[in-house]
Amino acid sequence: MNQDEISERGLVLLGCGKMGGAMLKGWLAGGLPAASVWVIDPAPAPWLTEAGVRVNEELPEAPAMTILAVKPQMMGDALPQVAALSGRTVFLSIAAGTTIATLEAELGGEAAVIRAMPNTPAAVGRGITAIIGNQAVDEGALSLAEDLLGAVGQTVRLDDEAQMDAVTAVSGSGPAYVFHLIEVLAAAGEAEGLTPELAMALARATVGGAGVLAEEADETPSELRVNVTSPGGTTQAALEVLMDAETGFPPLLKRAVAAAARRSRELGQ
Ligand SMILES: NC(=O)c1ccc[n+]([C@@H]2O[C@H](COP(=O)([O-])OP(=O)(O)OC[C@H]3O[C@@H](n4cnc5c(N)ncnc54)[C@H](OP(=O)(O)O)[C@@H]3O)[C@@H](O)[C@H]2O)c1
Ligand code: PRO
Repeated sequence: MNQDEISERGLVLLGCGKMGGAMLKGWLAGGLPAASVWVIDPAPAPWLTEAGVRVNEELPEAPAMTILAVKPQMMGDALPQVAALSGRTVFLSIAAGTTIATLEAELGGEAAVIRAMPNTPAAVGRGITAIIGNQAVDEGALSLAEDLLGAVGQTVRLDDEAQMDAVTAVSGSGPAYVFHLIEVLAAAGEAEGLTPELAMALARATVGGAGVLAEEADETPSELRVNVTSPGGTTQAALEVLMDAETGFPPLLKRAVAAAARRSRELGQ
């Protein structure tokens, strides 16, 4: 991370709940000085004070970055607390659905605004965040955002803000789909006679291990799947259920992702 600029000018976090908190934990663990962080939140979690960040204090004159991490429905109420920083900071919004145009309307057309979609594995440095900036955002500001977000995982730049709804549906919400997979895989193990503890331990380690393998192996996910599947064996029996074109994962995930993208578009209206 380009800590010098953030450390010297400061970082403001508007809203420190599940996602803002996950990113902040990652930044602090990565070496961002707690004294450089200003948090605005009506009910701050106790760990924030213990971490040494400044909570609900007067804001710095020109923070390097101001993260907007409140729920989209709260954005209108929350923004006035940081709107005066416009022109002296780069705003980075992680709110699902909330468009750059909506933020510009509140912060002024000259405000530098980056829209981003992170995900909660940022808490362990394994997130992925997609970003796109408005006209007022220069390469330096985008690089600074990438440095900051890169400290908690990967970053990708989008060409078009319209991609953000699909990104939200895949990687923003995606961790929840995977956590649900763990839940239902464990429940299915219980149904086959395993204890709840053993079933959960097996499911959690399997999804976690497969996730790391999918990211680190040279093979594609399809090749990795084939490597598990002995012809006529147990995996093939299961995949015939899961890969069914009418009732399996393909139509189910397509419907789920479409529903999330649709909701993202609705939140933007
Ligand atoms: N959770 C995710 O996985 C995820 C992923 C990507 C993007 N996002 C986006 O991140 C944003 C936050 O989501 P979240 O899940 O972290 O929600 P959250 O846990 O509710 O966090 C929002 C925080 O903002 C606080 N807040 C409410 N009103 C405020 C105000 N006027 N000024 C300052 N802070 C205020 C809330 O306090 P109270 O709880 O006391 O109201 C809460 O601590 C959303 O826009 C969401 O779309 C979330
Ligand atoms: N969590 C937020 C939501 O559920 C945005 C992506 C993940 O709306």
